[in-house]
Formats: sequence, C-alpha cells, structure tokens
Amino acid sequence: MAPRVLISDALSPAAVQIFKDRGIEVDFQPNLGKDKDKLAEIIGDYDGLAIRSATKVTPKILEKAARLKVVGRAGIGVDNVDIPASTARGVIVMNTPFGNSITTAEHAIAMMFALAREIPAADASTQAGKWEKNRFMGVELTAKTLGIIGCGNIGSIVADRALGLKMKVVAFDPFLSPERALDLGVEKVELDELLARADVITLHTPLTDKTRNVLSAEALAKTKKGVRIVNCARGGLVDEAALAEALKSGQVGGAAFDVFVTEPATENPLFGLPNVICTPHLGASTTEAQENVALQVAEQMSDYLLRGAISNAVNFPSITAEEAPKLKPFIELAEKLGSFAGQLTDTDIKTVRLTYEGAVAELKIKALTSAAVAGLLRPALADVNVVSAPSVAKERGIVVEEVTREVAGDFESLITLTVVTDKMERSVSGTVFADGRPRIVDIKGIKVDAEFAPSMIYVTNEDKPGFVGRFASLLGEAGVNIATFALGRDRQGGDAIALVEIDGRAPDEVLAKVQALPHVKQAKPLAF
Ligand SMILES: NC(=O)C1=CN([C@@H]2O[C@H](COP(=O)(O)OP(=O)(O)OC[C@H]3O[C@@H](n4cnc5c(N)ncnc54)[C@H](O)[C@@H]3O)[C@@H](O)[C@H]2O)C=CC1
Ligand SMILES: O=C(O)CCC(=O)C(=O)O
Repeated sequence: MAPRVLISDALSPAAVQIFKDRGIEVDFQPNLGKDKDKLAEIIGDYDGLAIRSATKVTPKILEKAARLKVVGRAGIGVDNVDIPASTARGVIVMNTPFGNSITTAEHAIAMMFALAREIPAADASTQAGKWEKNRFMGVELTAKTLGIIGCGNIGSIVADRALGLKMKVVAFDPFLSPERALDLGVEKVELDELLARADVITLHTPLTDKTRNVLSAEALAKTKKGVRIVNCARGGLVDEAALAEALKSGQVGGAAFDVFVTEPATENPLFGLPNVICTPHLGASTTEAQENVALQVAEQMSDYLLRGAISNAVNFPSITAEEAPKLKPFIELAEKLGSFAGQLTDTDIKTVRLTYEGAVAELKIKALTSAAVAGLLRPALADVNVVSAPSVAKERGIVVEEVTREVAGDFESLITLTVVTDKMERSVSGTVFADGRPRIVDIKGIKVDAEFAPSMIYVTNEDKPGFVGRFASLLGEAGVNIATFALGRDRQGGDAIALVEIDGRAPDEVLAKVQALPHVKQAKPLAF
C-alpha cells in the first residue's frame, strides 16, 4: 500500500507534486492545522504529516496518530512539535534547516532599515496626505554597531549583509568558535558587552529555556539608550512587557518584531507604541524560501517513507539513501540480537554495550544501537521502536555504550551485544552473511551458527552424552517438529547450548519437560 501524507498547513503546492511523483498519496488541506479537533480525527489515516507553523503536533494528536512515521516541518523551528512525545511514539521529526535562512535574514535587515528610517509610519503619514518631512528624522546605519544574539545560519547571513552595509558586527553566541567568528568578520563578545555596545540588536536563536527572555527588563536596562531591537526569530526571546516599558521611557528607540509570545498575535503590549513595527511571522514568507522548504520537506519525507533514508531529523541520526540499504540487514541483526537478550533477561538491565567490529563499524552505528536497544526493551515494552528506544533506555537509567573495532576476526562484520544486570553479564554476537540474512554466531563465548526464526527453543546444559537424543525424542513425542538444530559448547564436557527452530510454538508443558531433563540448566522459548 502506498504511504499517505497529510499536508495540514499552507505549503507551496510544489510539495504536493513531489509526493505524487514519488508515488505517495497526498492530501492537501492547508487550513487544517488550525483545527486541532479535525486534525485529531483524521491523523490516524496518515504515515506522514507535512507542516509549517500553524499545526501543533501535541501529545493528543500523536495519541491518535497510530500510523504516523514522520512529521516534516517545512521550515526551521520545530517548537510547534512536541519532540519528546514524537520520539516516545517513534515518530521521526524532520526540518529543513537552510531553505528559508536567506529570506529570514533579509527580513531582519529590512526590519532594521524600516526602524532606522521609520518607513511604515512615514508611509502611513504620506498616504494620509500629511507630508510630514520634519517628523521623520532617521539614523544612518553605516558605521553603527549591530549586536547579533545567536550567530548560526541566519545570524551569519545577517552578519554578512550588515558587514556589506559597512556596519560593525558583534555577536553573542556561546557556541560560536573564535575561528568561525574570525571567518565571518564578527567580534565575539559576551552578552553584557553586546548590550553596552550595540546600536541595533537582532535576535537569531531558537527559543529554549536558556534563551527565553534573553532580553529581560534587566538586560534592556544595560543597553545603549535609544537602541533599536529586531526580533525575527521567536516570540519569548524578549520580555514583551519590559520592552513596552523601555520603549515608553525612551531606553529603547524602536522595535521591529516578526514573532510574538502568543501567535497569531491579535493583541500585544507592543502594539500601538511609537516606532514599533510588526509583521505577522513573515520571516520565511518569500516565494523562493517557500518553494525551497516545500520541495525539501517533500523529498525528505518521501525518502524516509519509501527508502528509509533520514535527513535533517531532529530526533534521529541521518541515514542517506545510499546508506539505508547497507544498514537495513544490520538494523535487523541488531534488533534481533537485542530481542534475543531481552527475551532472556528478567532482571533490571544496568548497561547494554554494543561492540561493532569490521566493516559494520564504518556504518551509522547510532542507528544500529537504537535498533538493538529497541529489540532489547521490546519484550518488556511493546511500544518501543528504533526512534524511541534511546530515550526510553535513558528514562530507565540504562547506560548504553558503543565500542568499535576495525578487525572482526572470522567475520567481515560482527556485532556483539552485552547486557549487564546486577546478577549477570550476557553476550550474544551476530553477523550478516552474503545472503543478507542475520545469524547468531556466538552466545556467551560459545560458537554457534543459527538463523533467527519465528519460533525457537534455547537450551543451556552441561555437555553430557545423551542430552540431544532425549531432547529430540521429547519434542517428537509431543508432536513438536524440529526445523533446524544448532549446537555449541565451550569445551568437551563443559557448558553447551542448543538453539532449535521449531514449527509453531512449544507448549509450556513441553518446555517444562525439557527444563526437567538431566543436565539442562535453562530452557526458554524465543520468538523473532
Ligand atoms: N521568523 C521566521 O519566519 C523564522 C524564524 N526562524 C527562527 O530563527 C532561529 C534561528 O535559525 P537558524 O539560524 O537557522 O538556527 P541555527 O541553529 O543555525 O542558529 C541558532 C544559533 O543560536 C545559538 N544559540 C543557542 N543558544 C544560545 C544562547 N543561549 N545564547 C546565544 N546564542 C545561542 C546557537 O549556537 C546557534 O548558533 C530558529 O530557531 C527559528 O526559531 C527561522 C526561520 C524563519
Ligand atoms: O513557516 C513559516 O512561515 C515560519 C518559518 C519559521 O518560523 C521557521 O522556519 O522556523
């Protein structure tokens, strides 16, 4: 069945065409995002949801999204998507990190000019027939200092444009390296220094706990008198009430805002104040940017739904379309090794260690580890999947370790999963043969060669004569047909294991009888 995608915001129709061309059924309802009840009603029918900022992907929506595999944000900020809740439900969340950066940077520069020359007010006055030539005395931007808070993709483009305007640029961004600052031609400074020096401040950070109210009443009091402030990033970066007071007192000379604490902003403390310019979250609204992000999100979502390729996911490592087919059999192997250990582990897991040896160590092991952890936890938590597994493990205090080695000994690639509990440490290793089928090749240091099968019995016993005959007869007498039989032991007369594939499930009483056979330590059913 072809995957189905819902577009619930006003994306460029270019996205619709991409989905169709890729063979994906697409439903374009550009106003649906504003109607959360309707969205909740129908979201269960879709594998993918493509959005801009009007649709809110809340835990309530996700609860109803039984088929949903991917949310694609045609834009940068994903603050309208509950990422932890999406991750917990195994839904990949992707964005398009560069498609609207230039456009948004240009909006910030436009806002800065609009403030410097009071263009909106001058326009309104002129069109009202007033010709107030003496009222509008602007400021020149050349040689003024622009303070950029958040010098990432958009902040850097703003810096470049401002330098072209012959402004001096200072930037506050804890993650901006001195080398990058030098490259950009900006001076990296602490926030207080930026506040003290900037003639214009522009914000370009995401809204996080650290950046919320970065321009608070206290910070605004430290600015140069008459500073102009531009916010084309997110509402909440500036304390709106404090800014309103600072505008009234003249501490701040003007503010140009594209984003607001509450959106849609129908009322706001800034509205109506002199030299305040507002736009309705238009930063990304150009034909070019909207085409870019729509095409990109549709391609990315299609690649994931059709080929398992992941790019620009905020909650999962990237996997290219070339990597996806190489990873696929190893993802299956990792998940099955996890499942093997998970089905045999009853007590609390403290640590899970994944060792990747040989060619597999060169692949995206993060994805393999997530798959292994998903397999490990699934016997206890049915809902866990490759996307949600790392966060579920973290929540449960399970330490996940990864080790890579270049050489894999007998195999081109080997994955070993080791589980540590309070009582024991158990390891199982597997590989993928040329047929693409995953196999178990080592259990607790005992060599074995078995495929994973829908129904198996795993027996550990002492290596004594007669066990295999008794075991096989017992199954035969109970009408349980053996499909394959794999044996291994550490040494003659030492510890032995048997991995037996059977047709159908072994009844509990049969397993109890196997468990009761002489020299048997453990007999467990397994299903893959
Ligand atoms: N108005 C609009 O329509 C649009 C708004 N945006 C907003 O712009 C924001 C920035 O976008 P990009 O530049 O692409 O993101 P980015 O991730 O490339 O850059 C963000 C920068 O903020 C910095 N940062 C993080 N925490 C900080 C802190 N506590 N103090 C100072 N700097 C900090 C980061 O180090 C990074 O360099 C987005 O998060 C989004 O919310 C993006 C596109 C359109
Ligand atoms: O889609 C939009 O218009 C908003 C863009 C935006 O805020 C973003 O990309 O973060």
